[in-house]
Amino acid sequence: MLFLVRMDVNLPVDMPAEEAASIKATEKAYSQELQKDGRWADIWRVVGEYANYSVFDVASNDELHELLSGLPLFPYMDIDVIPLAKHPSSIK
Ligand SMILES: O=C(O)CC1=CCC(=O)O1
Repeated sequence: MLFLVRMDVNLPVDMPAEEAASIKATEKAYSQELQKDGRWADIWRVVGEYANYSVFDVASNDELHELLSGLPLFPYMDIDVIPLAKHPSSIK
């Protein structure tokens, strides 16, 4: 099952820089593990925003929820999920 996910990150302005850097490094490692195993199929930065569009390829809604809620930045994110279905005009 494919899902388009938008993540907007809102770190508190008073979060110490070292704490923010640590969470971002943990987030990067978590994301790259999921990219390697194919479940985080794509990630793109939204130009000019601390936000990304990602595509997840997972078995169920529950699996997606588990992955998203495990994100180190999850407490600081607004997340929108769009389930994707094959377009009838797609040639892929
Ligand atoms: O920087 C972001 O958009 C948040 C994020 C998700 C995965 C990652 O490495 O950073």
